[in-house]
Formats: sequence, C-alpha cells, structure tokens
Amino acid sequence: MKSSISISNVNRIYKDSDGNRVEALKDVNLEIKPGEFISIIGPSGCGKTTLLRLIAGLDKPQTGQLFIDGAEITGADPSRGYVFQQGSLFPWLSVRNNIAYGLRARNVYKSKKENIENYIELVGLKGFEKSYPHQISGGMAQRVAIARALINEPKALLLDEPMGALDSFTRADLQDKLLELWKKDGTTMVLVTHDIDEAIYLSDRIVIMTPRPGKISKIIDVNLSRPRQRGSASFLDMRRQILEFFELAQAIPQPEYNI
Ligand SMILES: Nc1ncnc2c1ncn2[C@@H]1O[C@H](COP(=O)(O)OP(=O)(O)OP(=O)(O)O)[C@@H](O)[C@H]1O
Repeated sequence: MKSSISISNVNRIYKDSDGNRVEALKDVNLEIKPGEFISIIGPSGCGKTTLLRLIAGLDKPQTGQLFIDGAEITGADPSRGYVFQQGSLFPWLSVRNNIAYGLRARNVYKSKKENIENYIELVGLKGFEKSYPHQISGGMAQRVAIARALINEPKALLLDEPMGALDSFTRADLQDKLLELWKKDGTTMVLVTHDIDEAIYLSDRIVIMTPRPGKISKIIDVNLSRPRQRGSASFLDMRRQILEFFELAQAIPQPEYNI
C-alpha cells in the first residue's frame, strides 16, 4: 500500500511574536511517487516541519493545495502516519499498549490485535512488551513510535527527525530497521532530517530547502545502489555536492550537520 503525494503552489505564512510575516513556505511544489523514500533537509527554520504538518493534514496552507492519491488533504487521517522527534509515547501505557493505541482509537482492536505481536517483532522489541516508556532506551522508544504509526497500515509515513536525539550507533541501527520496513511494505516515506548522511543513506530523492522564505531550492536524485556504503566514493561525493550547495547558498554554518 503506497500513496502518491502532490504539493501544488503551497504558501504558508505565520506571524511572529512581533506581528511580522514569516513566510514559512513560499510557492512549494513537489510530486512524490508511490513508494518513494523522500528526505527533506535544510537549516533550522526553512519550513521542513511546516511542510510535513501540511502533508499530515495537521495544518492548512493559505494558498495552494496538497493531494494524496489525487484527493485533496483536508485533515489528519491514520492513512498518513506521523512520527515525532521524541517523547511522543504515552507514558502511562506499556510498549504493547502504545503500539495498540491506534487500533483501539479506530475501533479495530479485536480484528487486528494479532498484528501487534508482528510489529513488536518487526521493530525488534520482543520481550519488552510490558515495559513502560521510562524503562526503555531512546532508540527503543522511537522504534515503538514507528510501530505505533505502522500498525495503522499507513499509505504514507511522515517522519519528523525521528532519529535526531539518538546516538550514532542507535541511529544507524534504526535507519536499517526503517529501510527493512520500507522494503517490506513499500510505504511512501517522507523524512525530515538534519543529517545529510542519513538522507543519502535512506532516500530515493533529497529535497533541499532554504529559509526566508522557506522554499525548495534543489532536489537531488540519489542514484546509488542499495545497500549503500557510507564510506564509498560515490556516497562521499554526494555528501560533498550537498555541502557545496549549502556553502554556495550560504544557508548554514557547516557544524549544524553531522558530517
Ligand atoms: N505556529 C507558528 N507560529 C509562528 N511561526 C511559526 C509557526 N510554526 C513555524 N513558524 C515559523 O515558520 C518558519 C518555519 O518553521 P519550521 O518549524 O517549519 O522550520 P523547520 O525547518 O522545521 O525548523 P527546525 O529544523 O528548527 O525544526 C520558522 O521561521 C518558524 O519560526
């Protein structure tokens, strides 16, 4: 199950605390193919989360439209799963019940509850079903958050820096887990990340955004065969190209990225 996503002439303007206009997104256009893995990268404030929230239907553009499989996005829907950076689990629910939450919310718990064990296994959390969020590591918590979204069998999974707070080993592990899940279900993936290597490792295409106004400045096809080698010449060459683009755009100080 996979969705196409179409973003057409989208503008989203906010007001800051002084009442000034903030062009969070200006004239954004993007076509995402069914089953594609897209990463969105760019410096703080370039509109990445705003764009993801619009795709999720958690916010609306002032002008322009967003479509999923040809139907206009008018609100949130479980067919578009959303994974936050961290801390989104319900602390009072066990791992199992966090994952089961969507089934209960959609009134399909009885008919689908056998899926819970499958997803627990898929994200490698067997044995931790009864643990509570404070009893598991950050990486495990993010795997629970991903399983919680996936159990709703979304046609698109929207990921807002889900690995941002993790150490590099846990991050690499979760990246591989995400790829495994993507290969299995073919879900369309839209990942917001600050990490250039993560974007190259995972994506079919990388959307580069720049701020003031928030806009798409470049889209890069990642034509590297999978599984990808982080140290390969072609991988490093792509990273260099992206860094050079940012340097040319003078959009960010380099240390902001994990290089
Ligand atoms: N609810 C809001 N009210 C006012 N301004 C907002 C609001 N949400 C976002 N903005 C502004 O819109 C711009 C884009 O914000 P957004 O959070 O989408 O950026 P981002 O690229 O995700 O940043 P980061 O990488 O820091 O998370 C920023 O200037 C931000 O301050």
